Amino acid sequence: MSIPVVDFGVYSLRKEDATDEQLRTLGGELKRAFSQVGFLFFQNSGISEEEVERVMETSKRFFLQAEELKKPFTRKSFPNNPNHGWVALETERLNPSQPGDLKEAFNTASFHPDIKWPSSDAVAGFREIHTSFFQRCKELSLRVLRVMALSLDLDPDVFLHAHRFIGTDENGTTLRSLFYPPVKSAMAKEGQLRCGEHSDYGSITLLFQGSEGLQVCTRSGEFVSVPSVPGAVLVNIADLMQRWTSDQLVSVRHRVLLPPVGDSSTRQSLAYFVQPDDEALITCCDGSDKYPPITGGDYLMQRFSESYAKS
Ligand SMILES: O=C(O)CCC(=O)C(=O)O
Ligand SMILES: [Fe+2]
Repeated sequence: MSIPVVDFGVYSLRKEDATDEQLRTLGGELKRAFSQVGFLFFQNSGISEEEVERVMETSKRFFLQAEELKKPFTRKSFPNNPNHGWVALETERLNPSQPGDLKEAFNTASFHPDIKWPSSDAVAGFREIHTSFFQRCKELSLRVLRVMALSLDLDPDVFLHAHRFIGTDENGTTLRSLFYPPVKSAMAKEGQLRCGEHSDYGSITLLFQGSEGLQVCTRSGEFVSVPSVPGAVLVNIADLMQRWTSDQLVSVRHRVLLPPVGDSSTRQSLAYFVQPDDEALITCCDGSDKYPPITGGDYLMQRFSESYAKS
């Protein structure tokens, strides 16, 4: 199995709009990939490698600081949006049956005026760079959601209507900058990974990777390594979208293993987790009752409580 590479050029962020015919063709490719593999690469999305590098560089400067300088930004310190902020090493377990993940993360989840942003000279531009990248990813996601609806012969706005509040505290969409520090394999606990095996929670995820390391589960249950395709964005279906489409589109498990013994490199990635609005009621789009309706907010809360549970 390999991850399909799809040219998004006709509907790139550099373009105003695309013709119905172009969107139908693009939709066919999306549907094939998302119903069979659950993942695809988009080339020519309109988000450049330079934009991605700028975010990674600024975040890396944040992560490389002393712990005391990062602590004031810890996730859960901001009452208006408890998901916003810094996640320390081994805090989160994406596979709840295994030890905490060997990664650090910074979640950009809120733009509320009460949020305190890293602003020292060492991380100059952090807020602006993360904010503008969040907006770029929002624009791209909305285009992808539109093509997805068309590809399923639905009202082209059906998913968009449930993603009206991205970028406000009424919607859980999050830009997560991930930093995987060097690992001394001898010190890792049994079963510990850089990012435990999991599937994502929301509608879709955009993923920009600085290097290889991600593995995706195939239909036959084996994990295969995902190549790094320069300039491309990896997009995958998440669990709530699978449920929404009555399993027509599939949300697939993935993970990041520890580096090989003796490899002391770091790894970075940027994940943009698209979530429906907290109040949006998600019902199976084929009119079936395969899954009971649930709001975007309730579903997300349920999943967070599993990832952060102590075992
Ligand atoms: O770092 C990566 O490449 C993947 C991270 C991931 O899957 C996640 O955070 O959900
Ligand atoms: Fe993931």
